[in-house]
Amino acid sequence: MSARDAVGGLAVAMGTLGRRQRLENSEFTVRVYPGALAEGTIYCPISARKSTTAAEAIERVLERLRLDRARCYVLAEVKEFGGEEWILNPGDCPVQRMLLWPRGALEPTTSSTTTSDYRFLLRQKNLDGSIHYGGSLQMWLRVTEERRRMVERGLLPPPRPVAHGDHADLCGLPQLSERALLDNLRARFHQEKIYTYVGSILIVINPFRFLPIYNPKYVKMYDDHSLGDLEPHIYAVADVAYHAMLQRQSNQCIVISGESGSGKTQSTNFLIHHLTALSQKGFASGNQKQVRLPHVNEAPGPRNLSAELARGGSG
Ligand SMILES: Nc1ncnc2c1ncn2[C@@H]1O[C@H](COP(=O)(O)OP(=O)(O)OP(=O)(O)O)[C@@H](O)[C@H]1O
Repeated sequence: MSARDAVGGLAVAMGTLGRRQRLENSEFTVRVYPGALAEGTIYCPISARKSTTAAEAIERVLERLRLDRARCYVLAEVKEFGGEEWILNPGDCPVQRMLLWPRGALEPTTSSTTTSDYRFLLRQKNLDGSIHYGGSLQMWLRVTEERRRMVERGLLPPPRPVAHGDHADLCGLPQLSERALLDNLRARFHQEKIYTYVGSILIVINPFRFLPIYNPKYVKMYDDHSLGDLEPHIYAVADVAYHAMLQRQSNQCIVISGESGSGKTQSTNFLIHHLTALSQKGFASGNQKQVRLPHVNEAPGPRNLSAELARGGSG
């Protein structure tokens, strides 16, 4: 699917500015379903930009629905009827999440029902930090009931099957298609799993924010394991190369490839970080093999998956 398709029906600003700038400046309509928090309101549409945070979006919803501000609220993203809810951090940007949804989920609707289960729910947070789920499932059932009846009568197409399962190695996918690959990567990305194997190749999707997966605990965890033993990680690649160097007594090479901004330099830093840690450990135990810094292949990569997913990928 092209980038244009992915944002079809959403982007309102057209002009001579570059596509990226247009996206940054565009106003999007985010539908927030308050459920039982505002009986009688199916959804509250608010306008937001790509940079609008969840906290700002909640503020707009509270203002429009005149909800009790003494309470604490969060936005939850759902992609499947009755499926898991992903709570957005206050600094997360709902529009950026929406841009990862398939095209059908973004199309404007004319009735009170929607053609997709992708949506944002407004949730109330309890004092202990847990989420208050009271009643909103019933509201959601009511909202989607009409749509379900129309599907049964053949007036609407049935929802597309959602790819279930989470494959840490794309070679393990039961069905090999671009959509299945991107769905799997997208599902993992939403769980903050930015690394995925394709056999011995590691795909990295740039999260553009720091994830706490590079601390000494992870360095230790990924020491001396075969590829695939643990959750995919850049440290696992460094570890395999380092131990292959020791065992085979031969040079090893790691090729890092991707488009500009995809994270090659950052990945190189993580590799060096892990190789240095392993090297220091080896030195301390009398193993004095020298680790030469990897050379980064600056050739254009096959595809920039981060950008692809951000554009709506396979939608
Ligand atoms: N693993 C990561 N975790 C968090 N942020 C990341 C990660 N990888 C990349 N980034 C973010 O993406 C930005 C761009 O990454 P980076 O500079 O590594 O790209 P690059 O592929 O080397 O780009 P170029 O080819 O233009 O030099 C970084 O400044 C960083 O903010």
